[in-house]
Amino acid sequence: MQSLDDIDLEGERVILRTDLNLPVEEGEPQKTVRFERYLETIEELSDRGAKVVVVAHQGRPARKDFLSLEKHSEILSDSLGKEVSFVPSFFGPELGETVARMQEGGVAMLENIRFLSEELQNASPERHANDFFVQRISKYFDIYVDDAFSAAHRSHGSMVGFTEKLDSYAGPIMEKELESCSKIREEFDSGVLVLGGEKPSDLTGIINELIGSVDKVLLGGIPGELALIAEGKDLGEKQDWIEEKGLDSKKEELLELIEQHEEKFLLPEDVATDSGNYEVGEISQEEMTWDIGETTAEKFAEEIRNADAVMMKGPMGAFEEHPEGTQKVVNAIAENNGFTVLGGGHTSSLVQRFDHELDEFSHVSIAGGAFVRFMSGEKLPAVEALEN
Ligand SMILES: Nc1ncnc2c1ncn2[C@@H]1O[C@H](COP(=O)(O)OP(=O)(O)OP(=O)(O)O)[C@@H](O)[C@H]1O
Ligand SMILES: O=C(O)[C@H](O)COP(=O)(O)O
Repeated sequence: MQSLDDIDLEGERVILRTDLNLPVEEGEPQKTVRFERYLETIEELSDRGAKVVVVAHQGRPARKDFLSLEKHSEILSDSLGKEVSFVPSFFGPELGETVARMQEGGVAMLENIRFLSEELQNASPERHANDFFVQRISKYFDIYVDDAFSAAHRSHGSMVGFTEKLDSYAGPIMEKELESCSKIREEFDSGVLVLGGEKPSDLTGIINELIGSVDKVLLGGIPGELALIAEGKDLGEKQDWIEEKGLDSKKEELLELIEQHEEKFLLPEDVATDSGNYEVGEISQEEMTWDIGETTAEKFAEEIRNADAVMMKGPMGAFEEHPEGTQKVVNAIAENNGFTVLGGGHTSSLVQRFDHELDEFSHVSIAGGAFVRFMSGEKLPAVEALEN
């Protein structure tokens, strides 16, 4: 894998794939740890005299956070203290003209790359190299830099296609995450795994991989709710919500894992809804669960404080409106002086949200899906594309 440390970037026209997919609250992208890290990459490339066009995605089609990157470019411009040209179209003359006009150190940002349907096909680098978009815009650039470790599990056009067309390099975040996550894979062989968030189907791989070595698996967030549903507990409205969103695809596999390793799993005993705290089994049909309850949060925190190592992926609840359970768990991890790891775009944003510092944790990965796949021993297509 080629490193940017080995080349002179002065005057080079760089297409930089970032993962500026940010949590969005009330329509506003949030300046999280992920944003701060990409700011460093963009600043570095710009300071080294490159002409940088930033490529990123935001959300997925049909989701609330599937938005234009125009606001991201404004936030980026404010943070860099210099103009960032926003290029809204993929196929007009604007991108070529913008690159041609750029001075050394100039920065531009392209519209949400997932607005292009061809981007979202999971296809080989060879196939994506033939995408109309990849073919057309490769000619404006000298090099491709992939710094989007957190999207490296997607074999999408902008993640793998350019590696076939341009001299390609791993960016600093890609390099650092690969190094740190490799070390974590070797070192994390006991302690507590804390899993939450909104994508239970991402998690059975990491449970399978680590269940033999960890002492406990604490399930919160939607994985915790899905586990309760799988065990036949009544979660009222939330059950339909989870099914409608198709979040229950790994329900049986999760149940099997829990039954096989019953002594290791801790599931929520109580939950929080808009109206208060309820024991599982006592939630009224009209209510939606949004967080683990107080007793559960206290039990999870106790396990975490006593563990020699902790890895957390995914918040314990919809923390944007209901932060209590997640905050208690993150505070307990920060208090633990052992080996502690947070993984996930939303999860890493909790460090700032709950007034912690990054150095209170051994490693904070800004990757979610890529992080768990890497920990599960899966190959990441974008990493392979950079290696070949
Ligand atoms: N019980 C719950 N009900 C509804 N939403 C939930 C619940 N628990 C967590 N969430 C939502 O999950 C989202 C975060 O989960 P997600 O899996 O995306 O985070 P992550 O693990 O940090 O990974 P990513 O890198 O994808 O952000 C938040 O927006 C939060 O509101
Ligand atoms: O936040 C993430 O995990 C990455 O941006 C990947 O997003 P995706 O799961 O929508 O592909």
